[in-house]
Amino acid sequence: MKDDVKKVLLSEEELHAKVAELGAQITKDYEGKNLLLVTVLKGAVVFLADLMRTIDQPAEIDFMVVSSYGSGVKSSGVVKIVKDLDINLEGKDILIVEDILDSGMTLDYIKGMLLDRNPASIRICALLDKPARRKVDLQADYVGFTIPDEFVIGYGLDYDEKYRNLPYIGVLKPEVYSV
Ligand SMILES: O=P(O)(O)OC[C@H]1O[C@H](OP(=O)(O)OP(=O)(O)O)[C@H](O)[C@@H]1O
Ligand code: HPA
Ligand SMILES: [Mg+2]
Repeated sequence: MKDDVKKVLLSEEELHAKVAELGAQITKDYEGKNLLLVTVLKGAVVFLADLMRTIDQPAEIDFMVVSSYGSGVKSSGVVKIVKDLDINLEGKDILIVEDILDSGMTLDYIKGMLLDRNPASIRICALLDKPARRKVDLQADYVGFTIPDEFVIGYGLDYDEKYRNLPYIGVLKPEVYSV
């Protein structure tokens, strides 16, 4: 697995420090609110698991499964809902927790869909932002790191369902996906 990594972009230490910073800010911003963390599986699960433990406020969690990348390195542009949320969103202050904002198609679709369900508020927290590839006009309210236009893996992020369990974020060697 490690042989397929061209370089480490963000180390475990850098990730944990940033997650703690985001958690402290979210704790402040959501005092007295009805915080519901909505997480998009599968990529964001590692980030959520770390982030939720740094939030010192009551917080509910719920999950959605969508897929647009399949086994490739480019978004298909078609966002498929595989599993919807269980919790009613009325009156909730929703924070969508995502691992990466890339073309923006996934989050744009999800945000629009959740807004129709009358939440009290809705914001986005993305660990990674890759603005060079954006196809829709969308920004996250909380961003961990802005990264260059490279396909990244690890800390939840996959290529063809692999590498999610790497503890850091790395760049894949192009030969791994171009053969
Ligand atoms: O901004 P976009 O270009 O839409 O890309 C971002 C989305 O793509 C990845 O999900 P993927 O469809 O690969 O599913 P996964 O989380 O199960 O890997 C990632 O986890 C984001 O949800
Ligand atoms: N890596 C893994 N999954 C992704 C990426 C990426 O760079 N962009 C969108 N989904
Ligand atoms: Mg993926």
